[in-house]
Amino acid sequence: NANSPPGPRPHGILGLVPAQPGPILLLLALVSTSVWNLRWTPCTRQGSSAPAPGSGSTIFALSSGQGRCGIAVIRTSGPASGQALRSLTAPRDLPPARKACLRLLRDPLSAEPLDRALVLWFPGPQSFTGEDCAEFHVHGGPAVVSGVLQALGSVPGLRPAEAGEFTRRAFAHGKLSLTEVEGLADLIHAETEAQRRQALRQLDGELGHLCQGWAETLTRALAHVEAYIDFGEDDNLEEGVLDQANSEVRELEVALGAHLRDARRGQRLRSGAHVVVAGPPNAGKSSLVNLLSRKPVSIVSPEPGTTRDVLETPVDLAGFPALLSDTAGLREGVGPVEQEGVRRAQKRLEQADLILAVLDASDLTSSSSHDFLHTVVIPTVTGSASASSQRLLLVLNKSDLLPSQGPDLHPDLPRYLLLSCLTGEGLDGLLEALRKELAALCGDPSTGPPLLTRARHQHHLQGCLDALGHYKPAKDLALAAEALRVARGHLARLTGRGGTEEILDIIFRDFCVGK
Ligand SMILES: Nc1nc2c(ncn2[C@@H]2O[C@H](COP(=O)(O)OP(=O)(O)OP(=O)(O)O)[C@@H](O)[C@H]2O)c(=O)[nH]1
Repeated sequence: NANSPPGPRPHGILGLVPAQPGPILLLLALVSTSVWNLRWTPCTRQGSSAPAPGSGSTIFALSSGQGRCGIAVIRTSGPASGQALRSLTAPRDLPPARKACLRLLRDPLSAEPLDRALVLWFPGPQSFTGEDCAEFHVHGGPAVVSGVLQALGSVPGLRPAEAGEFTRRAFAHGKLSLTEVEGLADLIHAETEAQRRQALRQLDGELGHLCQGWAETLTRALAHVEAYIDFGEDDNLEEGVLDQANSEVRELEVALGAHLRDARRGQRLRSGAHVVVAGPPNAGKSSLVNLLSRKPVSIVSPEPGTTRDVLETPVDLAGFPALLSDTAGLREGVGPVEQEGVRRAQKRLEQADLILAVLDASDLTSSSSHDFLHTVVIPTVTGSASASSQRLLLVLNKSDLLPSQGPDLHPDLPRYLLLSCLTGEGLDGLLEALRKELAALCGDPSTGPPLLTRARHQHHLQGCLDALGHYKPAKDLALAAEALRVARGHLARLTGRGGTEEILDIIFRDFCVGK
């Protein structure tokens, strides 16, 4: 990675580092931005604004989903957006900024009516992209949409947008930081409530603001250190500024360390926690997977050993994303095919964030129940298993088969939940327990500090922390300043913002340098 900073030490296998999110920008779906455009302070002037620097062309695209629908949103961004509106609409004047107006749309070449549509005019820079933007809310039939797209293509200076180009322009014009762009991408792809909440928080800039605050601390510290290098410890500098810089850097190290310890949570929230359903044959594992995923993912049969391979399905579990795996029943003395299934089940168990251990409540004394209890359940619950950070929920299934006095309890049985996949009894309790476990695994996006949702975030925070490990001003001020620069570079790359000129500003603003 040519963009990597000259950091003190590379990390990752063989020095490989996660790439900057160029592909994210490119792949980001085209987003409907009426809401976005309305977020920016209304502009009092009307008419075209000056073209934003660096943007020559005007782009257009269908921003709502493909296919037949009630309303489709087509939008443009760039200096010719006003011209596009005037060319297609009758009357030909621009509507007032940010006000939806009903207009007849015509093909500018043939004058053929295309639709009666709502149009909106967002003069830059107060728009989603920072450029002049227009939106056409047309009827969502394919012929209308293709007619309007063709008409826009015939306006001089307009061309179809590339994937993600609107967002890319918003980033280029400083409307979104990189972490906000990632939040926007996550929001578009959010499938569960928790993912949506997390993405919205990131889109609102929480992670960016946190990093920005850290970067400011480093900038201040760097300014202090550089002032010492340039002016020395004489009367020209306020007393104690270097000590203050040192303590701020040490506090920052502690904060970064705490966030890095939490890093897996955010990534789990983005890509789903690994929840593995395991247990002896015939306990009802496949029935539970089908119940939780609300679809027939696995074959259910009274014959023990039906599931032979690992079956994985993405599910929304109590508002959290999870990859739910059904596994072969764990038992010994079986044929080679089932044996391979057992081996795969055991491997998948090792990778689980959360084990949903299923036992047949009416068969707790069988040897397979006993073995599973002593080889998987108890070691995991007591923390003596190899993957000691794993969590486990014990489910006693088939409660409908129990006598009224309850299960024939095993003396070693840890805390359990009673369930009947057949009747659904106990499902609410299980979902509530799952919600708590997954909130602990993924972090609660409604509260707490912003989560690091991508390997890229983790990489840059780790890089920042590693660099601060080389901050030793008592030994060598020049090397200490370099460590701060490297650390700051990582934070700047995380948010996609950051400059060097602000250090000079601070030196002359916050210091009493010279008399
Ligand atoms: N009475 C009762 N039967 C159940 C319940 N859950 C599952 N069963 C039955 O138990 C049998 C085994 O269920 P499965 O879901 O296939 O069990 P499994 O653990 O996936 O089995 P293997 O694939 O052999 O490991 C089937 O006949 C199910 O209908 C339940 O809550 N009550």
